[in-house]
Amino acid sequence: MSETTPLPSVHTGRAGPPAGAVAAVGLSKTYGSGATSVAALTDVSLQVPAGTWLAVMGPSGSGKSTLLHCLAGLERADAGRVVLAGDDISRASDRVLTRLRRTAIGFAFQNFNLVGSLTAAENVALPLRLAGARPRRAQIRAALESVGLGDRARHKPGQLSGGQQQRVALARAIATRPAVLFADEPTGALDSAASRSVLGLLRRMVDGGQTVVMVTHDPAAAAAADSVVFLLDGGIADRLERPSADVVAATLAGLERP
Ligand SMILES: Nc1ncnc2c1ncn2[C@@H]1O[C@H](COP(=O)(O)OP(=O)(O)OP(=O)(O)O)[C@@H](O)[C@H]1O
Repeated sequence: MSETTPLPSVHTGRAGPPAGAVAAVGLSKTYGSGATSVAALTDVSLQVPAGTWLAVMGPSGSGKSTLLHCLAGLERADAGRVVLAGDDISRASDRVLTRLRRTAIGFAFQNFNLVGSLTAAENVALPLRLAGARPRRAQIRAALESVGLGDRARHKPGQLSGGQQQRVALARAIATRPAVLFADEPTGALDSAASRSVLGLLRRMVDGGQTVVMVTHDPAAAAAADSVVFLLDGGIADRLERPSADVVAATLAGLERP
């Protein structure tokens, strides 16, 4: 199957682009209490239209991972709302969150969300099977080949490098077409050629209607996205549309300056 062939969307069960807008309104999150409490997010609002790609940047400790986890329903914010692929997940039950994770959301995190006892191919096929589909072997192989892991289909996550594991997660997102893909440092463990190829894959997913929200420290990766939000001390310090890598790097340096 070619990469441009439309795959049925797991979310809608129909062919065509899934609708995966993400919106956060007034998100706040504090860890701990009393003198040691840390305000990780303070009144963060943002919109990611369906079929667009948002990069989240900021200095270490600025709240990027916390924001990604709250948007993906992995952590609950203390205040504010998250609407993901049409569902308000702020007060959703664990059952609803589990259904969303199986149908509408994909994750490409390192050391996360791959099943250690399954091969790369089985991991890629798992969400489709859980959704009741019967993925064809060629479909799974094509997804693994598109991330350069055609020869690792029978390897288990423990036999793969961190970057390869993340590419397995990307292959899974290619095969299952979640409405929204959350990625944490998708190019972090990759050399520049592999990095370009992953960014190209993400662009094709977005062009095909999927939404991508990605945390990155890499200005070149951020410049591949449609917009970039910059966090500082748990708040949004800046937002740029289609910036160059140089502008991203300069904006980040400005935030990191003491
Ligand atoms: N589980 C936790 N318990 C207590 N504090 C936490 C916890 N997780 C994060 N924090 C704090 O919240 C703030 C934001 O952390 P977060 O991991 O979201 O930042 P980040 O921008 O992703 O950082 P990095 O780039 O270093 O990964 C930091 O000050 C961090 O120390």
